[in-house]
Formats: sequence, C-alpha cells, structure tokens
Amino acid sequence: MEKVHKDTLIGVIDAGTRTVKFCVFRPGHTKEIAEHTVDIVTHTPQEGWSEQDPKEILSAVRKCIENVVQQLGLEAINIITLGITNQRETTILWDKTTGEPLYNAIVWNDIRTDSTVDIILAKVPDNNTNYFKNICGLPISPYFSAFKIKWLMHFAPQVKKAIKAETCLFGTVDTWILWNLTGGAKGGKHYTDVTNASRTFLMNIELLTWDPLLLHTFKIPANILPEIKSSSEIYGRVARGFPLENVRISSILGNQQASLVGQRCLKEGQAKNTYRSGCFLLYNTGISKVQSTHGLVTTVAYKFGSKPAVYALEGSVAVAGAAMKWLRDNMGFMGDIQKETESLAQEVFNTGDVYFVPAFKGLYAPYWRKDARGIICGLTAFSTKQHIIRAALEAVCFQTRDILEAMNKDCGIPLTKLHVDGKMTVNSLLMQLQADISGMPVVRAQSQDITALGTAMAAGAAEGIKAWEIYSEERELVPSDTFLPTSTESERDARYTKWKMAVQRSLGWALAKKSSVMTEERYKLLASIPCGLYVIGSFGLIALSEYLSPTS
Ligand SMILES: Nc1ncnc2c1ncn2[C@@H]1O[C@H](COP(=O)(O)OP(=O)(O)O)[C@@H](O)[C@H]1O
Ligand SMILES: O=P(O)(O)OC[C@H](O)CO
Repeated sequence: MEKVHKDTLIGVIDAGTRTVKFCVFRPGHTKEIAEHTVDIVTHTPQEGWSEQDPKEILSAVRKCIENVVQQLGLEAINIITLGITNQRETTILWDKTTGEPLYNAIVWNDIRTDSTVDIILAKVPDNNTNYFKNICGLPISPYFSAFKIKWLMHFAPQVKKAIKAETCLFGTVDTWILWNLTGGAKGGKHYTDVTNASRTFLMNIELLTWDPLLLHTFKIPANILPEIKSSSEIYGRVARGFPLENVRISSILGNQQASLVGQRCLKEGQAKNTYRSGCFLLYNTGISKVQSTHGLVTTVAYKFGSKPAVYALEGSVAVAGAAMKWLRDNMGFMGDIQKETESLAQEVFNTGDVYFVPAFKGLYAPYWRKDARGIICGLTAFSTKQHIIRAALEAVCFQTRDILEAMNKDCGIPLTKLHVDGKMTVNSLLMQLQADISGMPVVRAQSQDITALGTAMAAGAAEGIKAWEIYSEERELVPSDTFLPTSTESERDARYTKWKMAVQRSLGWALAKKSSVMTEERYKLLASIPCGLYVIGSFGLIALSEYLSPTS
C-alpha cells in the first residue's frame, strides 16, 4: 500500500438517474473541494419505458472528470484513488469485443417488464410474489435487473446474437463505467460490488454469489455476469485514454447504500432516508439478514474488503421528487421546483383534505403493486394547485411512514429519529411535514453530498486512509439540523388512515389497461398505419404471445 501524503485527494464518480457528477474530497472532510455535474437525458419511447444512452453516461463521466481536473490544476495530481456510486438496477448489455452497447440502458423505474413478471409469477406456486425472497431478499417486481435482462434476451435480436456468440456482457451502471475506465475491450475489468449485485435478483443474499436456481429460472447465462467483489478494494487502474490515467479505483457502492455509509449509519439499528427522484429508506441490520414479512427488501448495505457483509432492510419508493417534476412539466403548476415548491405549498395551511398517491409506475415498498396508478382524491371546488403541491409533498412523507411502519413491525424496535439527506431535503416544509406525519424527529444532514462522501470513505478505507474514522461511533461528525414533530398522535393517525384509503383507491387501476388498448389506440393506429405494417403488427403479436406462453 502506498504511503498516504497529507495532500492526498479522493475522487468520486456519482452516476445518478438524472445526473452524472464527479467530485473530490480531502480525507477527513465532509464537503467536497471541487465538483462538476452533467445532466443525462432519459428517453421515453413508450409509456412506462425509461431508457438512457450508455455512451452518454460514459461521456458525461469523462466531461465531469476533465472539468474537475481543470478546476484543480496542479492539485489534481494528488487524486490517488477513485470511487464509483450509481443508480442501481439499471441494466446495460454490451458486446465485449467492440465495447458497443447492444441496447439502451433500461432504467430502474422502467415498467416494460410487467409481462416478464407475469411469466415468472406463472412459474411459481400460488403466484407468490415473495417466492424467491429467501434466496435473493427481493420480491418479484419489474424494478430489478433480471427482469430487464430477460426482456432484452427476448426482444432485442442483437442481444440474442451476442449471447449465442458468447460476446455479451451485462452490467449495472457501476460495472459499465468500471469496465470502460479500466480498458474496455482491451482488458477492462468486468466486476460489480455486492450492493449492486444484491439488486439484480440474481445474487444469493447469503452466499454473495450468483445463484444457479435464479439463473436457471430466468435462463440467463452465467458468462454474461460480472464477478462480484466487495464494496471497498482495489479493482484496477484507469486505462490510457481517460483523464486520471493510472489512478486506482477502490470503491463501488449503489447510491442508496453509499448514503447510508456517508450518514455513518454503520451500527445496527441506524437508518437513513434519501429524498431524490425516488426515496429510499435503509435500516442497518448488522451482519444478520432480516427477512421482511411486511414488504421491505433485504439488501447488502456494504462490505469493506474481507470484513463480513453488513445487511440492511430497505423501503424503496419509486416517486418522490419525481412528482414535483410532474407537477412542473405536465401540469405547469410551477416554473422552478427549487424556488417555488416550498413557497407555493406554504400559501395554504393544509391540503384541504386532498390526497395524492403518485403511483405513476405502480407502487414499490411496502405494497409492490405494479397494477397501481396515480390518483388525486378529495378534490372540491375549493381545491387549488397549492393544495395539490402540498399533497404531493405529504405523499412523500406518507410513503415514508408506510416504510417506517413496516420497519417497526419487522425489527421490533421502533426508530427514535430519522436521518435524512438528498436534494429534496432543502425543502424545510417537507422536513416539518415529515416530522409531523411520522411523529419522530427528522435530522437533516447539512451536506448535499452524503452519497459521494460515503463512496469516498469506502475508497479511502481500501487505501488505508482512516481519516474519516469510518468505524467511529461518533455520528455527530455529520453536521445536521433537526425538525421536531408538532402534531398529536391522534391527528397523525387520523391523517394516516385517510392516506391508506387513498392508496386503496389507486390499486388495481392498470388491470383495466387492455380495454383502452382495444379502443382509442387501436383506432388511432387503424387511421394512420399503411397496410404493409399490419403484417409486421401481426408478427409482433405472434412473437408476444409466444413470449407470454408459460413454457417460455
Ligand atoms: N425544493 C424542493 N422541493 C421539493 N422537491 C425538490 C426540491 N428541489 C428538488 N426537488 C426534487 O428532488 C429531486 C432531485 O433529484 P436529484 O438529486 O437531482 O436526483 P435524481 O433525480 O438523480 O434522483 C427532483 O426530482 C426534484 O423534483
Ligand atoms: O439516482 P437516484 O437517486 O434516482 O437513485 C436511484 C436508485 O438507486 C434506484 O434504486
């Protein structure tokens, strides 16, 4: 191990759903010294689909590193190591001989794989969503990578071809970046870490290896999968042609696990909630796995080198900040989310009994209902956009309460406070609503970069840099402020009961989808498609019915 110099710096690539960022930390400090962020375009070729260009992600990584290196000037030479943190579950398949993606990245919140879920459900006794939970910790849901891989294997001919030729590789976003940074087709390292692997639906959560039964169920060949490593070890060096050539890469963490580390929730019983597009609450259960019976998932929290893996219970919420984007972009309720959400919601004192369930793509934890769809209920002639914006903020808090209720039931020991981070937490009204709806103090981290910080800490640990005292019990090292509940228990419970009524009304909505396809869309198509395409359409239907047959 190289001697650590006092000017040592650690770089972090944070490849999120909406943005890619590169930032640099000085060991022991919680605030980054330089950063650059680039937005990533998400394509929606069909309703419910969500794709990104893997090459755009890579070029954003390059641009961000180049920009920060330029900002730091000569100091950049002190960056001795890099960490990678990433949006999880997002699935990329590429050709290892050319380095070319075989399809766009299918993003974690894409729901095209609903039919794949039905195929897998049809194979298990009683259509039991939790049938494989003992093996991989996860319920059957379009969220996880295996369903996306299976979809690609069926619907993308180029994927079929590459699998047959044994040139296809699979990776989540961490693996795609690592493989390319370490040489790509010329010897790139095809690794992932345990936290990302635990989100694929293919890893045995006990053994931390790819599980043969799951691979067989999905008919996924083992030779496309990366090797599973710990979250903190030296994986390789940046290859020639990339900025920061020869610098070691020494941590990989899924972004929600990274913020658990950054929040220093390193002891059993500590939890954090990160509010971004989605919202993810992770509860550290130590080296023992807790199997949830209330709709949470069991996931790997982190594994530092050869130390035992630490587990977490996770409550994943698909739509949190994304609902604000929808109110801005689709409803035109505001122009600037950051500047206007809080002030508009504060123009009213409550939601006027309006409830908003933003189940745009079904509901994740604790419901796991892909047939749910968004609803706004309780509208009256007095309802205004301000009420709806406030209801959207409350929806984030109610969804968090759903998770907290499930966690308390699974763990037995209720949380006494909630540590929070993520861009949405700048909204102080949201923080107060969260304290009032959950009835517990909400402790807000004063840094926006908790995810990157956790990744830097893990990279530092692999390099023997102990500056953050990662195993210290002193959580107060993360500067924070606290919001205390101002509601009574009966007020809280009355409102929560109403929320549950609203959730009930959102369930099952998508089951009626078929009838709408047979009416509007069909007739729109009949009016516009030249006759040759009917033939392609019927071939498509035959392919789809074969795919959906229980034997496939
Ligand atoms: N002041 C605010 N109040 C409410 N929501 C906000 C506020 N600022 C940002 N948001 C929401 O938070 C989310 C920020 O997401 P971001 O950190 O960019 O991560 P990602 O989209 O990668 O999850 C966006 O969905 C945005 O709508
Ligand atoms: O990039 P974010 O913050 O939307 O995180 C997405 C999660 O990792 C999905 O599981």
